[in-house]
Parts: sequence; C-alpha cells; structure tokens
Amino acid sequence: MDFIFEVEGLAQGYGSRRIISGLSMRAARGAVGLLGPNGAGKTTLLRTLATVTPPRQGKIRIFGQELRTDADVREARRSIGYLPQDFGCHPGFSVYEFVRYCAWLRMVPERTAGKAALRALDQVGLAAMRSRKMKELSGGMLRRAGIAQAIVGEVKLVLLDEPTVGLDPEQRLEFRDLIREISGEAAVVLSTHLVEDVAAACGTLYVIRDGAVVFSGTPQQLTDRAAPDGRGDTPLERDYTTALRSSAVTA
Ligand SMILES: Nc1ncnc2c1ncn2[C@@H]1O[C@H](COP(=O)(O)OP(=O)(O)OP(=O)(O)O)[C@@H](O)[C@H]1O
Repeated sequence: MDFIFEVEGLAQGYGSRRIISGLSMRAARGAVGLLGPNGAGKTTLLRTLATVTPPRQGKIRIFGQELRTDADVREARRSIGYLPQDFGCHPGFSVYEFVRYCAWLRMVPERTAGKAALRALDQVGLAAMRSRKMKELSGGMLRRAGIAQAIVGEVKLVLLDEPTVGLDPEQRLEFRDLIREISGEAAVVLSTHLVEDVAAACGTLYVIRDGAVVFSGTPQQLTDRAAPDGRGDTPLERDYTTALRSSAVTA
C-alpha cells in the first residue's frame, strides 16, 4: 500500500521536556482521528507532521520520501494543509483574499489559485461569504475559513487541530461530510475531544496518552475493548476512557 505519510519512532519535546516518545503511525487516504486528554501531545504531533518543528528523533516520510533536508521539507509542504488551533490572519482580508493568499503560500500556480480558493470556500460552505472581512466572521465561520485554507490546492495530507471547536451541531454534521469528501483524495488527520465526531468521520483512531499511542484501530475495535464500568455517557465515550486506562496496546 502507498502511504501518504509514515512516522516511525518519533520523539519530540520542548526544552528538556520530552512530550512524545517512540510514536509510530501511518496513513494512506482516509481520515485518522487523534483522541487524547489535555496535554497528551496531539498538537505537538500535528505541528511535527506539519513540519513546523523538526522531530528530535525518528523518521517522517511523506509519499515515501523521508524528510531529511530543507529541500525535502519545502517540497512536502506543498502537499500539506494545516489548521492550527489558533491561526493568524489579517483581519482586513476578505475571506476570499485570505484563502487565496494561503494558496499562494502553498505555491499553488497563479493561474489556478483563484479557482482553487473558490472551490475550497465552496467545500466549507463559505462561498456566499467570500467578500466578507475576516474580522466580521463568527467563531464557527472563522473555523470554516481555517479549514478552507488547509484544503486549498492539491493537498494530500490535511492536518486539523480541533477543527470542530465553535461549530454548531448542524455545522458539525456538515463537517463530518466534508471530512468524508476530502479523505477520498487525501489523508486527513484531525485531533479533537469530541469522541462522536471522530467515530463518525474517521476510519482509524489513535488514542494518545502522555505522548504515546495507547490504542490504534477502527472505531469498532475501540468499541470492542470497552470495559463494562468505563466512564462516559455514550458507548464510545466509555470505549475511549477504557483505552486511556489500559496499558499501551494497539489493535
Ligand atoms: N511551546 C511549548 N513549550 C513548552 N511546553 C509546551 C509547549 N507547547 C506544549 N507544551 C506542553 O507539551 C505538552 C503537550 O501539549 P500539546 O498541546 O501537544 O497537547 P494536546 O494533546 O494537544 O492538548 P490539548 O488537548 O489541551 O490541546 C503539554 O504538557 C504542554 O504543556
């Protein structure tokens, strides 16, 4: 199978603190959900995959190409879309200008950048608001603009850090459809605390605790591991809390 990305034996940290150790994961097309408690290392992992910070140890391969040199990283960035938890944007930009600018940053060719920006805005349901200023958007609309900039162009690896924060219930349902659509062409990795969102939208789940994978598998496999006394209001929440309590075992 051709994997869009592979991570092997990843270690990452800040200063003298080690946050992630010996983490491996990989994905072909499709959606991968990252679940884990606050501070588990999800954002650190996504930032590393997005090439914002180089790994301390381990290998990252994008389309089979290991990222060793600055040139490898620059080339990989053209096919990586990243939505950080807090993304900056010029408040005076229109929504279209913002997404078009992000297409330019990703080196989408000039002749196709405008069309690509409109397509991304259409996919997130913001086409009708393309002339609105970024500073005039609601929290949910801002999130959708952020997703649009992450998917504009020919991205093959889409990294979304808590993309459903601020979305209302209907938008969350639309978001799940959008993830299904994008993941037909790309690998999508998304982190969230909303267990139901990842279970509905993702074929593969990774549960991360203290920078290590404690579960990897399908939502069904997670369900199969639920302890009868697992904490949570829904079956999936109980499965998730069971996985967090267990020692590191992958499906
Ligand atoms: N820039 C930084 N400098 C130092 N420590 C950091 C930095 N960013 C994150 N950390 C620490 O790294 C650990 C992992 O943080 P990270 O943001 O990756 O977790 P997370 O799983 O995304 O958490 P959350 O669900 O709260 O967003 C935390 O203990 C955090 O305090």
